[in-house]
Amino acid sequence: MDIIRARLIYNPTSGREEAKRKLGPILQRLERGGVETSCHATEGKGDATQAAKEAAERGFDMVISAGGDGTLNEVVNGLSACETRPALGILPLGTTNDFARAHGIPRKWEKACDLITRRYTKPVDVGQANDRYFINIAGGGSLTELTYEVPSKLKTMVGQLAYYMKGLEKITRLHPTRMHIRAEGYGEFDEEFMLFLIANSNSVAGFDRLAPNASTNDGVFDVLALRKCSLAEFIRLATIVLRGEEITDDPHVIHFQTNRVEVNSDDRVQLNVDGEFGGTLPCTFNLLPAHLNIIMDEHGESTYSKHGAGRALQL
Ligand SMILES: Nc1ncnc2c1ncn2[C@@H]1O[C@H](COP(=O)(O)OP(=O)(O)OP(=O)(O)O)[C@@H](O)[C@H]1O
Repeated sequence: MDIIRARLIYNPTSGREEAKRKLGPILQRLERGGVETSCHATEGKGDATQAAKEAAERGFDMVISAGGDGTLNEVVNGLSACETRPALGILPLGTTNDFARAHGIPRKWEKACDLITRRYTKPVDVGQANDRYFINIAGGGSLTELTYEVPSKLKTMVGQLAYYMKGLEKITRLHPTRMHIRAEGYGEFDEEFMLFLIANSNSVAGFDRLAPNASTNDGVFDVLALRKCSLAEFIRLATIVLRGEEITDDPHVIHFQTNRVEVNSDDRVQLNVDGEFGGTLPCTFNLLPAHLNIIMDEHGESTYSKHGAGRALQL
C-alpha cells in the first residue's frame, strides 16, 4: 500500500467537538489506511484558510477538513488560491455539513475516514466572488443582510429564509434593490430585485429543489434572481421553496446558467458567500471549472458529466 501524507485541519469547537474528542482514533484509522496524517487545530476565524495554504505550499498530498461548512469554506479558500492544490478530504463533523450531505460523504467519522483512505477523487467546480471562493452558494439582497443579525445555526440565506418563515419576524423589512446583472452568454438585467443567488451545488440548506440542475461538476452556475414583488408574493414563493418544490419557472424568478456573472448596484448590497459575509457589490462571480479534487464515494454523485469520471488519487 502506498503511503500518502495528509494534513488534517480541524476545528476543535465544531458541532459537538467531535473532531477534538475523536482525534486519536481518527488519526489511527487514517494511518492504518496508508494516510499518514499530521494535524492543525484551528484557533479562530481565518486560521483554516492559512493552514490549508501552508499545507499546499509544504507539498502535502491531501488536506482533510474536519468540522462544518464554515471550516470547509475556509479550507477551500486556502487551497483554491494555490497553484498546486492537494486533494481535499472531508470529515463532516460540524453542525451544518451541507456540502458533505449533498455529495454522499458519510456523517459518521469512521465511514468518512474509510472513504478518505480509499482515495477516490472527483473534480469539483469552485465559485469565485471577487477574491473569495465558494463551493455551495453565494448571493446578495436584503434577505442576506438580515442573516448576520440572527444568532442562529442556520447561516445560509435559505436557512435564514426558513427561519423567517417560521417566525415571520422582520420579514416586513425585506425591500427590493435596483441591481444590474450581466451574465456571460445570457444577457443583462437592470431592475429591482429582492435577492439573487449564484448556486454551484444543488443542495442549499437542504432545499434540493431550489436550484435543481445545479451541480458541482457541470462547469456552470445556476443563477436565480427574485424580481421585485409584494410581501404576499414573497411569502407564496418562500412557501413553495419550503415545501421542497421548484420556483425556477415562476414569472417572478429569473433563472439561467452561466460561468460568469457581474452584479452591480448604486445602493449598498451585502454579499453572502457560503454563509459568511462576503463584502458588498460590485462583484464578479467566476466559475473555476474542476478546480479542486475532492475525495468522494465512487458511486456518490450521478450527474458526473462535463469533467468525466473521477479517479483514484495518483501519487
Ligand atoms: N478555535 C476556534 N474557536 C472558535 N471558533 C473557531 C475556532 N476555529 C475556527 N473557528 C470558527 O468557527 C466557525 C464555524 O465552524 P464550523 O462551520 O466548522 O462549525 P459548525 O459547528 O458547523 O459551525 P457553527 O458553530 O457556525 O454552526 C468557522 O467559520 C471558524 O472560523
